[in-house]
Amino acid sequence: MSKREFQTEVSQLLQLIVHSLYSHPEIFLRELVSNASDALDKLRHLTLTDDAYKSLPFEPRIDLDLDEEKKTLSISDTGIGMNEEDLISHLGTIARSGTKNFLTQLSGDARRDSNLIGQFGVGFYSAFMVADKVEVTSRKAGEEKAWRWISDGKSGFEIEPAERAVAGTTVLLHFNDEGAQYANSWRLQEIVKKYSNHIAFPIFLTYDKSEWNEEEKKSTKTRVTEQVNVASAMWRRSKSELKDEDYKELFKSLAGGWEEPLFWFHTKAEGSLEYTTLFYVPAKAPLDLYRADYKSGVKLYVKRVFIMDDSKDLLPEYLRFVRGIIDSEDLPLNVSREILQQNRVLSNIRTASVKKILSELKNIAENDKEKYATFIAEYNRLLKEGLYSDFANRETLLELIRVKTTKADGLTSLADVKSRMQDGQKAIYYITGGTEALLRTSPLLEIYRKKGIEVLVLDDEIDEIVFSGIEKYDDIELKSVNRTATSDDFKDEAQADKTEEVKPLLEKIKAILGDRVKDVRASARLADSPSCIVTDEDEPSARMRQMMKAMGQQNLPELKPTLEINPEHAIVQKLLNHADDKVTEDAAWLLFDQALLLEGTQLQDPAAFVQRLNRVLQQSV
Ligand SMILES: Nc1ncnc2c1ncn2[C@@H]1O[C@H](COP(=O)(O)OP(=O)(O)OP(=O)(O)O)[C@@H](O)[C@H]1O
Repeated sequence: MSKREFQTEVSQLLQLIVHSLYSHPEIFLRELVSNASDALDKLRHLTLTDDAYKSLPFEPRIDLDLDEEKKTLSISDTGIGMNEEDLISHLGTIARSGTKNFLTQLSGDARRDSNLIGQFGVGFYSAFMVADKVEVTSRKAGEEKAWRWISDGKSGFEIEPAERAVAGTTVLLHFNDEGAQYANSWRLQEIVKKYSNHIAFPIFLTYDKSEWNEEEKKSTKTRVTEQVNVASAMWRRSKSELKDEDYKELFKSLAGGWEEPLFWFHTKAEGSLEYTTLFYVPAKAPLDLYRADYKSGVKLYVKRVFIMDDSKDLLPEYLRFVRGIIDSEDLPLNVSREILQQNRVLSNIRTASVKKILSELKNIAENDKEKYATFIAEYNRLLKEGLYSDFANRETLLELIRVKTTKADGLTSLADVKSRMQDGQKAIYYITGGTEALLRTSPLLEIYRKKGIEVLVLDDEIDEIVFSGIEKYDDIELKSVNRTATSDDFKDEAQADKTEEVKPLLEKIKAILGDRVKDVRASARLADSPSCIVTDEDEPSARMRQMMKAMGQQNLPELKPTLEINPEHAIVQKLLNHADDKVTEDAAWLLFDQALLLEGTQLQDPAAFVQRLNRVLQQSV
């Protein structure tokens, strides 16, 4: 027998499991049954596709064996099994990125942390919530030797050779005090029905059944084996046969968590391609959503046979929050990951699935505003990613996203913004490039406020990249307020006269600021502020440049901003007739620096700014 230690993360996790106020220890059974079902899926796939496995006997089933006296329960499957190496690596380390991610999110606050476990499901290790000793006996399909892995869930585990007649795995739990309540056949049947009713394989329970014996006038116990679940691939049944509870139950066994799904879309396609899809949107966004190694949530089946659950090609990346099943009649069983990428059948299913998901979302947006708001709170950003990456569905995605604006409370749709447009309004305008507070107080919004025009306040980091690529919503142009040409929409004749009037001053300022600016112009977009910074149509904005730098683009050419001056502002009017060049120079720099500050750009020379400010203050106090 050899003794081994757990990887540090496993010990950490086990510590937490044992000491947490975990509120639903019953999910241990769901986790172990789902592992058994995965193992059966894997072996079935091999027996259908791999010659080396074709001749192996395969009777897929899951057996629960209960000993009420001894307070033990075993969960056995006839699946793929594990050899010595597998036992060590699969049950002694944490490979799941999700679990690692989970561990990094722990706060040390037991109540909060156990809630987190609830959202997660911790797989095999959840056995230690209910057992103080776990023995896993396993034989890998195609191999002769069997091995036993034994652990008390504390320091580590032991491994020894064992016997097993057929390939598969048996997990034997010795219940602890907390787990003793599950040494009860009623309870077990109830839990299996609740979480695992639709697992595609039969689950049998063997236990001592009490029956009243009329002759002996007492109840006697007989050992019986009964099937507990319905074992149908639920998604293949028709919608009318299924209850909400059925859908929710399948979701929980798929997503491995506690949360309810927010909604689901079940589709059967018949025609040139035959397939069934069942997609769920989780009520809470999966925690690994923004990790590069996020776990894909869609399982691929071919004719009810599980094929894979980790392909990121089944749905586009921006729909990575979707959980569910694609079951195709037309794909070959031995379809490989590489083939999938260019498979026409799959790409048709994928295209149709995306359309279906988006159109269902649109439906909900129109008919159940409250539910849609919950959805948006979790997934708005992902939809925006879609705007960037999914050109074909851009129009629908524009209907689906929600934005902040200068007029609406909370979030609003572009359709609503359009309906609130003023007569003669030429475009829908937006501002990007900073925090919400910075954007809302930007001088660039002054003209819009004055004219009562609504502006989208796009403060999400990705907004700038996303929206700079979108020219229109419906038939209406989308324009950024900080672009030079945008203010052309507001130019009028009175403006032209003003511009003439300040021309000499503009030239003076330009000469003072020298090569720090590209141009100095009269502004048509300012009301209360004396100056602002704008960017040319074809140039990246200040914020965009910061992001490009952050992403490693070091040699960006220095961009010069364009400074706009408000010809009607009192400061500007005074400067027009000012003879003192020293004062004009300070004013020119202060107008420029304050515009940069309001744009969220750091000053190159803060000390010079402060000196100038103090000079001006000294004259005015
Ligand atoms: N009954 C089993 N038969 C074969 N392998 C198993 C069995 N139970 C667990 N394993 C192996 O142990 C690994 C770890 O299991 P665990 O439940 O912790 O995570 P997981 O099943 O990979 O993750 P998830 O629950 O998110 O699918 C599995 O990936 C699998 O390789």
